Amino acid sequence: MTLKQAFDSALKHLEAADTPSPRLSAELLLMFSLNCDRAYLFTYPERELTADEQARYDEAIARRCHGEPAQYITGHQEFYGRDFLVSPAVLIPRPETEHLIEAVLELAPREVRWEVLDVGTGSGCIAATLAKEFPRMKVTAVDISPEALQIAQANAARLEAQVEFRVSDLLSAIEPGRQFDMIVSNPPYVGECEADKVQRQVKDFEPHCAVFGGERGMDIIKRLAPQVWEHLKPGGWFLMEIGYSIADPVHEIMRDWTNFKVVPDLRGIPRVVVGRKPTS
Ligand SMILES: C[S@@+](CC[C@H](N)C(=O)[O-])C[C@H]1O[C@@H](n2cnc3c(N)ncnc32)[C@H](O)[C@@H]1O
Repeated sequence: MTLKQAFDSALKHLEAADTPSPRLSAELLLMFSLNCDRAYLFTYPERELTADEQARYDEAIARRCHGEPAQYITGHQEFYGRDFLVSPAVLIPRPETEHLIEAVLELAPREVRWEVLDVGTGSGCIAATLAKEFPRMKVTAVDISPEALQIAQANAARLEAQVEFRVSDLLSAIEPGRQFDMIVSNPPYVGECEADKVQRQVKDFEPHCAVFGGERGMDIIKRLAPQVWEHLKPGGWFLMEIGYSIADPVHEIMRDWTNFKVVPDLRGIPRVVVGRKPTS
């Protein structure tokens, strides 16, 4: 079969299985199966697949037709222009989370020597990106999942990003009295009550504890906010990704913070909250 024929046949299977963005999946998985880039696919549409490539592509397409995210099949996802390894132990980094990085870039000069903590680091995408973008930051990252931290550690090593990782239930493994200049988090914030609106590939394949934050999505955030307050220096910053349905309750629990603002994403949906611990 030629590349073009293999692509067309995969596309038909993906469409029949009602896979979201079938064209994109067919293309991405073909690149993965051939270990090539997109330009190659367009340059050599008449080239024949080897038996191994065909078998790899068929298996990848079958998994995708069963709803498995393409990123778990390829093992990779790009975040803020860098390649991250992913596995079913971690949430797949989302483009929305890049707004959090942009918000940090807006408030901190590149040469800051801040001590920064990333809570719920998952793949390590936020922690490693900050360590790369701000070479003098001292970044610590925690997650409750040891399996996620293995992936985060591998990502930091591949990117040569200096990050200290710890297994921790929220900030419980942070020394009492230790205070940071900035704490960032993309916590699990989807409500169980919204589960029917969540895509099947998220519900069935991504870690439940990375996505859901209790009945209304606020369980982790309610525990997180006071711990962040305790471990921030006076004048320190807290930046957290949120979903549109929790902007009001989050505002309510952050009423003692100064410089509070909500940063919308490109669709105008509340995406990141920023708050500052008062200086006195
Ligand atoms: C929404 S994911 C974010 C992952 C990554 N930071 C990102 O932005 O792609 C939430 C992460 O929080 C972690 N988590 C959930 N409950 C936690 C807890 N109690 N303490 C620490 N981490 C927790 C999950 O394991 C998951 O990696």
